[in-house]
Amino acid sequence: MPLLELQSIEFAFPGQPPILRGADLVLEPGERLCLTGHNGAGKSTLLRIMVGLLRPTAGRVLAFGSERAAEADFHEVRRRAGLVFQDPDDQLFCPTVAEDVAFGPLNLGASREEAMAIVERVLGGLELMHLRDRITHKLSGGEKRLVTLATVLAMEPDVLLLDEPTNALDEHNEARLTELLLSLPQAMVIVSHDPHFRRRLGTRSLRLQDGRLAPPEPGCRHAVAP
Ligand SMILES: Nc1ncnc2c1ncn2[C@@H]1O[C@H](COP(=O)(O)OP(=O)(O)OP(=O)(O)O)[C@@H](O)[C@H]1O
Repeated sequence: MPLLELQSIEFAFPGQPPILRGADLVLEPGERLCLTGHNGAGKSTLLRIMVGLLRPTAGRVLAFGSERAAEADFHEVRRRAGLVFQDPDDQLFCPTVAEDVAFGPLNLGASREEAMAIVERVLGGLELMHLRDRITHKLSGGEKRLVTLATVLAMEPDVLLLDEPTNALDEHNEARLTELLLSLPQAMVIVSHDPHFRRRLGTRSLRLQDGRLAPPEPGCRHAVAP
């Protein structure tokens, strides 16, 4: 059974021409699906629709075996599909890194002690322990990006939705992020303009163009290795 499925999704922001005009997508377990498309094509919009932060004007969203339409339907989706936003400032809102990473587990009912154990484990795994007590809004762009990923991994999601995860990362951290993502069992949807990153990670690729998703032309720079 697919983990996520979008069927004939249409979407327009109020007073604007449609961005999505019949977009279809299926994410199967174990896949790392790369999404490409020009700036403003609607890739981030599509990720937001997957987790119910935006509602399509037509079409169906299915997640984890059920159709999702009402806000209540998406609560489970947002717990099981972790979205790493393009802009870390949309995601980080606590005074310190540890509190940001602990927020999700605490919200899901973990005790303070359990949440702190998760913070240690996730920050340790990402080699970010040195940032634990730092003030989140004073981190560098790349540090914020990695902490954002930590906040999502702390929720132990079944699916990762990553919007430009290499933005602001230096070469070393991009390589570390690549290895980390390759080691994770979760299926992923990865929006990235970085062809090298897509080739390393992607098991499949779709290109968003004129509001629809289609496989890229074979051999074009948006394709990933089979
Ligand atoms: N809240 C909003 N209100 C109105 N228009 C919006 C809003 N958010 C995004 N848009 C517009 O919708 C279009 C699609 O935006 P989106 O962020 O989904 O594109 P994208 O493919 O992710 O682009 P990029 O590659 O530049 O990140 C853009 O033209 C953008 O300006």
